[in-house]
Amino acid sequence: MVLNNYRENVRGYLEAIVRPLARAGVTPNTITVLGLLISLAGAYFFYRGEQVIAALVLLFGSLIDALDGTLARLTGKTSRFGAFLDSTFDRISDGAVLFGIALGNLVDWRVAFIAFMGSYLVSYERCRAELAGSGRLAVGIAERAERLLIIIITALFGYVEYGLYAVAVLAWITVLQRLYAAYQRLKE
Ligand SMILES: CC(C)CCC[C@@H](C)CCC[C@@H](C)CCC[C@@H](C)CCOC[C@@H](COP(=O)(O)OP(=O)(O)OC[C@H]1O[C@@H](n2ccc(N)nc2=O)[C@H](O)[C@@H]1O)OCC[C@H](C)CCC[C@H](C)CCC[C@H](C)CCCC(C)C
Ligand SMILES: O=P([O-])([O-])O[C@@H]1[C@@H](O)[C@H](O)[C@@H](O)[C@H](O)[C@@H]1O
Ligand SMILES: [Mg+2]
Ligand SMILES: [Mg+2]
Repeated sequence: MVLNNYRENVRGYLEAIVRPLARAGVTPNTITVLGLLISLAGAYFFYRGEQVIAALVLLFGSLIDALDGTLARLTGKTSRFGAFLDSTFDRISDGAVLFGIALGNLVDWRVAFIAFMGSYLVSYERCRAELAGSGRLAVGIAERAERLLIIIITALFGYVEYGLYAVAVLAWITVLQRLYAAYQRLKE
């Protein structure tokens, strides 16, 4: 919720980056696919135990993830399938990163699994509640942007293990926050 509020502050920079892409006729879905490939590369570097490179690659992948939507909005090419693709690839990326960290023995695999379950649940709750008519359920202390940034910053300093402890705890707190918010909005 916190980082999402900064979208407007960086919109100008992101639009400056996508303008040439728009002129070149690049489509938002192409950027979405590229973003996933870069995130998978980040996951691979975690698997290799190279945290710092993984963090930089992941940061670049996150930037690309912000560019697909920016390009879509700027060119009036937002699509329902594009939104679906973006969300689905976010899940693949989130899972791959946590799997890479676990496979690279950078953290106890059980911690990675708890973080994985919490992260997926947070996103699932939003999707399911919105489908049930809750309205936008972008609430909670650790949405995707926060979770990713925690992983990126701790990995940059070689401490992704502690990042995962934090994500495991904060994601589950967010699960409870969304459960409560959904209850409030859907109980009648
Ligand atoms: C001072 C300047 C030089 C600084 C400039 C920096 C800028 C370039 C900003 C860079 C931000 C970027 C790197 C984000 C980093 C945060 C990241 C860790 C968190 C994850 O980000 C996710 C990102 C994108 O989310 P979505 O995919 O959900 O959103 P969109 O794609 O925009 O929209 C989806 C929407 O679009 C339509 N659509 C999409 C695809 C498609 N194919 N078709 C479509 O139609 C459809 O409608 C979909 O529904 O979130 C980005 C926003 C983020 C929350 C903003 C956070 C800002 C914050 C201040 C970040 C600062 C980070 C800092 C640069 C990191 C440095 C720290 C260092 C110590 C590591
Ligand atoms: O923040 P969170 O809910 O865990 O994760 C998500 C968003 O950050 C993402 O951009 C969106 O496309 C997903 O469908 C999902 O809701
Ligand atoms: Mg995106
Ligand atoms: Mg995305």
